[in-house]
Amino acid sequence: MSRVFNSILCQNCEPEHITTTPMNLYAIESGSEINRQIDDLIIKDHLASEKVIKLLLLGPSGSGKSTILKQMKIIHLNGYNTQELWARRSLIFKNVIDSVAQLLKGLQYLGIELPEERKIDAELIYEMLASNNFPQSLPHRIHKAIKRLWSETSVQEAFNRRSEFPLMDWAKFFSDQEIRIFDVGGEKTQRRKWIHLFDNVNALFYITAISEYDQVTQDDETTNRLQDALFLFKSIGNHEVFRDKQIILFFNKKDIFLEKIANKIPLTLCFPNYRYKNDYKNTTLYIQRKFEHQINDKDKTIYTHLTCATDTDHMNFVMGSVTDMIISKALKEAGI
Ligand SMILES: Nc1nc2c(ncn2[C@@H]2O[C@H](COP(=O)(O)OP(=O)(O)OP(=O)(O)O)[C@@H](O)[C@H]2O)c(=O)[nH]1
Ligand SMILES: [Mg+2]
Repeated sequence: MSRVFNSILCQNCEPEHITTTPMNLYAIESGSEINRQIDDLIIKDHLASEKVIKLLLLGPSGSGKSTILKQMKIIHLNGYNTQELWARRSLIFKNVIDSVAQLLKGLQYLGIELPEERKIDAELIYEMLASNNFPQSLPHRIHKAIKRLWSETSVQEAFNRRSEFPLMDWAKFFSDQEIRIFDVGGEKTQRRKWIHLFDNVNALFYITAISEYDQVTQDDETTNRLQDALFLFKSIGNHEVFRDKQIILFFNKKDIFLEKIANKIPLTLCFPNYRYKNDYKNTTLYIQRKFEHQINDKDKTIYTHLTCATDTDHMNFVMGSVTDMIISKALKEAGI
């Protein structure tokens, strides 16, 4: 829990700290009643402030939802390793210099005069920007120049009138959006509880284990598991609340799927009408089309990824690109 609070408090701390946790991630899993109550309060607060991006992980039991969440925790809650943090520093400094330069141009635009003794500081900023060389440590003289500029009343005045000229939104670079991910049990008895989580969702992740195309469900031992997943996707994916929401489909356990395909286990076990080559490319494309066809709105884009949830690096890459897309859509919707 302390991590949840820390991350939330981070929104109001110095930019330096924010940058070390550019994406805060919340995992809501079963916990004690008190934790649940606190989580509830936090959810309400932050959903209300619209800073939270709510992602929902749904899918049949055993498809890999909790594994994906676990990977997200490893990737994000443990933070970035030292090398990754250092790699981000020069980008952050570039953003700092960019915005100070924009602010100075804003002064000119507004006709606000910078005092003579500060003009040398402004020159330093423009020089650094022109050099396009941003070190991993902000040079001391630049740091001092920014501090002096920032303490000027004229600069503060321009900053307060920032809506009148282009100035990058700091929130945007440092992505102070929080991401909260909801993982729920996929067992049939658990599914009726899902609806309680549907409100205010930014994106739905539907996880299905494509490797299960030759397996049957435990409930009746006759229904094909991938068919069951397809049927569930139809009912969830067409739900009214997700009409304007992004749907991301993860075909998980691709490692096991690959093995089965290599062992010539036919896809016809799940789709008797399948008539193409029983290779990875054709089978996955066919399964993808089958899932897409379940969605009534034919204009809706379903983002599909073949995943291996147990592979941290791979999930880092996949979730990185997907969450970037979700965040930029959320920022756009928020008018940023
Ligand atoms: N080989 C392999 N195993 C995976 C993969 N993803 C998940 N698993 C394993 O599959 C099992 C079930 O994964 P979970 O993440 O618990 O599945 P879940 O969707 O949360 O299941 P419920 O909570 O019952 O709904 C675990 O043993 C995982 O380690 C994958 O991509 N490849
Ligand atoms: Mg689970």
